[in-house]
Amino acid sequence: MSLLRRLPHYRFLRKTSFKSFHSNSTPGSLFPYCQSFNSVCLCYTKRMLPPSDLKRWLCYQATVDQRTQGLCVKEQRLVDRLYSGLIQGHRACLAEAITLVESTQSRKKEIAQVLIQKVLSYHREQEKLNKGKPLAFRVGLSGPPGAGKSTFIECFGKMLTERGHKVSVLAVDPSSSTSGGSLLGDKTRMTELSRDMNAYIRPSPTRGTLGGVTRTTNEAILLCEGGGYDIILVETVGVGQSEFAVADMVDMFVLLLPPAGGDELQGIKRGIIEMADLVAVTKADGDLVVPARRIQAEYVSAMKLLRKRSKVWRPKVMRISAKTGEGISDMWDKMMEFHDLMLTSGELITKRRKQQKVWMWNLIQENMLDHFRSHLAVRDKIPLLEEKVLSGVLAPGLAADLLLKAFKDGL
Ligand SMILES: Nc1nc2c(ncn2[C@@H]2O[C@H](COP(=O)(O)OP(=O)(O)OP(=O)(O)O)[C@@H](O)[C@H]2O)c(=O)[nH]1
Repeated sequence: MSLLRRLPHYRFLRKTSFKSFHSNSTPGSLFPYCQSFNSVCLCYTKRMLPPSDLKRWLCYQATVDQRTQGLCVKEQRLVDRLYSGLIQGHRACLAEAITLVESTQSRKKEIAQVLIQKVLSYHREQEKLNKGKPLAFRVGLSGPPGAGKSTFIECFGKMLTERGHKVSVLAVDPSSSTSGGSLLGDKTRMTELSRDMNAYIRPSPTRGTLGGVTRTTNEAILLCEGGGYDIILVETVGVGQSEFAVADMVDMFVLLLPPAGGDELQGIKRGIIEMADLVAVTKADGDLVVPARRIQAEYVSAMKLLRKRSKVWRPKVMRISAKTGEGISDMWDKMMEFHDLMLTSGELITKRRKQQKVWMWNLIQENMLDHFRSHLAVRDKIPLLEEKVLSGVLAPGLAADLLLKAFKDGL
């Protein structure tokens, strides 16, 4: 209780009586964070909130308040402006908000977190109004270079906006951090969709690690949803690690494959195929119909051997052509079928909850590594030890032990 007394809302809650609190309380895990203060009070007065959760919520709220109070007037104004612009659907505010979360400056990162927290609370409230159903459908799209991803997104996106959806396309492209250029997210690849007022295409950041890019993509998804986009397409090139990260951010993972021979598909990792909820063989038109049929048949039999990941859904393999539009509408029907089955079975909500945890641990991992590399006790030792490992004088394990010990001693 002493902790509760120190918290800002304690006195108010006290007024509403703490007496009959222990009886009839629901399990703590059912009570989601990020509720508004009013809804917490309501839960509390209806005896739906166990004391442990109330305490956790108050601690959490105090941290958020502290963070918000830590902003200067100018920063607070920026957060308020971006937040209100965002939820009113202003694209410029959405773009500015994503730029803020992409920033590598530590102060801007802090401001971005306050904004994210506000959007998250808004999001939860909206979901509650939507009877607990997610507001947007998050789809990951992956495929090797030249598979026809951008042509597909252009055609698919236009079909969706014509049907009244608001579509946002985000790109995860860590390859750009090493090559210096961006493979994905280039607006010129989807000229018509980028002119559509109900579509928002976000070019990929051109620097940063995979961890950094995935962190900002997760936050960008949230911001787009706050901005009213109900379909979020996250595009990635299926040749690296990024698609594994994307699979941890989306509701459905779609793999686009060109009707090419085995050699050309060598670069596709088996793990990626295992993650796919839907495989679409692209360019199934003209002379390519026959090879597309063959690839489809090969994947249908290969996917039968894969471990079942869902109780309600077996991955499907389809043929599509963005050029003729064939199969695109059927593909959307299949995707909606997946969405509805996953939602009614409860698997979608479970998946999203697990993803939140993965997201948190990814952030910790990334920050810990940054902290480690820049720590005074190890910073100067790293180049020397790296050189010794490279020249074979020192075993990597020993070098790692030395650095970790120096770090621990320096804490
Ligand atoms: N025949 C046919 N060609 C297509 C189709 N879709 C894409 N293409 C062609 O395939 C080539 C690659 O298409 P993109 O959409 O740029 O492929 P991508 O996967 O985005 O490629 P990257 O930007 O390299 O990742 C282009 O020359 C397209 O014209 C299709 O449905 N049918």
